[in-house]
Formats: sequence, C-alpha cells, structure tokens
Amino acid sequence: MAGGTNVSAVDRMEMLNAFDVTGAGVKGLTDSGVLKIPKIFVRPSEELAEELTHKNTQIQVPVIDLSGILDPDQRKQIVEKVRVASETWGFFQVVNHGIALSVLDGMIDGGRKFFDMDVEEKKKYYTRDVTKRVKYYSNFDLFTSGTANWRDSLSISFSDQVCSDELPLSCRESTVEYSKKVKMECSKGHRYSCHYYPACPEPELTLGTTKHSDPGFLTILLQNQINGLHVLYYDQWVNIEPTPRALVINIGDLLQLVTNGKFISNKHRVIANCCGPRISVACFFSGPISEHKIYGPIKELISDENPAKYREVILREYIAKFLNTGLDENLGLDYYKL
Ligand SMILES: O=C(O)CCC(=O)C(=O)O
Ligand SMILES: [Fe+2]
Repeated sequence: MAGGTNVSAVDRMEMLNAFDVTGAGVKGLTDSGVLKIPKIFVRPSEELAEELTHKNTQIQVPVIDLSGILDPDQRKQIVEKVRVASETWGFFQVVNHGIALSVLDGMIDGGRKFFDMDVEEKKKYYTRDVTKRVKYYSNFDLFTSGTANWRDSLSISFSDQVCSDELPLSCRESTVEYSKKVKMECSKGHRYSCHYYPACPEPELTLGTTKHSDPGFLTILLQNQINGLHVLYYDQWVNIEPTPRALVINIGDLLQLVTNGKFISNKHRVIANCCGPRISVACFFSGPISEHKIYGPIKELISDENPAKYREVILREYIAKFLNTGLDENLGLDYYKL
C-alpha cells in the first residue's frame, strides 16, 4: 500500500529512493528543521482512522524482579512469573538483572554517538545489502514496504564472537561491553539493532516502527527514557513505560511456534514522538541463518487433545522468507498454521 494520500506505488518508490540516497536518514530531516513530514512517511487515511478505535490504556506489562534468582525458592516464583507473562502478554520488563547501569547507559550513549556522526562518516556503514554484518539504514530498509518509518537504524549481526574492528568506532567499546553482558557474542547469527527515532514534527501522521511481531525466539530490548513502544493487549495499545535500568523481554514468533502457541509472540509498534531522540537497542536471538536447522512444536507439548498447531520450519527458509517480505506485510506465524 502506498504511504500517504494520492501517492502511486511507483512515485512512492522514487521518493523513497531519492530520500534514501541522501544517506542522512530521518535524523537529517529533523536536523534540517522540516515542519512537515514527506509524503512517504504519512500513513494511509484508513489506517489513521483506525487509530481512533484503539484506546490507550494505563495498564502495564509485568515488571519482574530478578534479584532473588540464585535462591531456589525465589527462583521458582520468578520462573512462574515469567511463564504467566509469556502466556498472557508475550512481553515483560526485568529489573535487577545484574547488568550495571554504566553498561546500559554506555550502550545508549554509543548509539547516540553513532547517529550524531557526520553523514559522510555514517555513510561508510550505509548499505541496502541485508547480508552485510554491520549496516546503517536510513530508511530504505526491511521496514518500509508500506509507509516509511520515522527511524534510522544500525544493525549488527554476530558471528562466533564480536568482531570489534568491524564496528563503528563511535560505539565500538559500548557495543562489545553490552553484547558480552547480554550474551550476544556467543550467539552466532544473532542480531542487534540500535534504533534511532528522531523527534518528529507531525508524530500523529506516522509511526516509528510499524505494527509487527518479532520473527526470532526472544528479543531483549533496552530503551532510553523517551516513550514510544506499544504492545497490543486485548485490542488496546499499552505503552511500555521506560523504567530506569529495566530491560524489556518479548517472545518472538519462533518461540510461539515451538511452544505450540503456549507462549505468545505479541504485536507491537513504536509511535513517533514530538520529543526525542528515542534510542533503543534490540537484541534479536534467532539462531544461525545458514543452518538447515528445523524447528517445530516441542513433542512433549503435543497430544491427541492438543495437536500441533504449526508445521515444522527450516530455519534458513523461515528467515529468508521474513527478509523477503517487509515487516508490515509479514504474515508471521499464520503462514505456518496447520
Ligand atoms: O525500538 C523499539 O522499542 C522496538 C523496535 C522493534 O520492535 C523491532 O525492531 O522489532
Ligand atoms: Fe519488534
């Protein structure tokens, strides 16, 4: 669907390309002081109208305190809370997870420093090639098959270890530090993405990230103190309140698939904001792209009364399919339903 009113798909693609080759990203628009957002960012009118039917609510996703995790009794209770949250929300926040505040703040600052670099400097990392390990997207990325999103991103795929000399100097140290703490460095194929959502002059007309569910197993998300992330809960958008020192955990499609639907991979989005920048760092744990690994519902969870809801998927094909469909066109697990 073409973003904005009266923009044909071809025109839209041309506008998107023209915007994209500047390499300055959405941040470039904000920095230049635009008061109106370009048409490619404007959501279709029927989508904007639909907004009015979704109420915003004050309820909150569960916040789970991990401080007692080493004590066997407390551990049981914590695991129980994680189970309930995973079955109902597919989202929760964790506090007292043991990662030092300096590491969290350092990671957010590192992201900010990357996006604050000169356009020419940033462009060295700029690519549309999704197979590149370190890539900076302005907007022509996975997320722009519908309306372009008001965000820029830096994406890093990990191999056996963090290959630190490939990382941008501006955020090299903080990324290595943080990725060790969240165990990214031993996670071949896993991906990290630092999203940068600049302040937007017309936030009600666009989105920071379109509505979607995450394709992998699990996402660990660090956000700064600027609001924006919403999760869809019983048809209501629930704001995930930035909580100091917390990490947001969410279940991805693959985890819903292997748990045969017991854990839910919930839809979420990021709204644009008149103040900013909003900075977030998402670590996507999804496993090695190159492997022929097959995932299906765990056998112990299947019985005559509770038959498999999804067919098996070959990880490589699953990821390729996701990469070939834009985030907002991705059917998610519906495609694999039996
Ligand atoms: O930036 C955020 O808070 C969330 C982004 C997100 O949902 C994603 O990239 O999958
Ligand atoms: Fe997501």
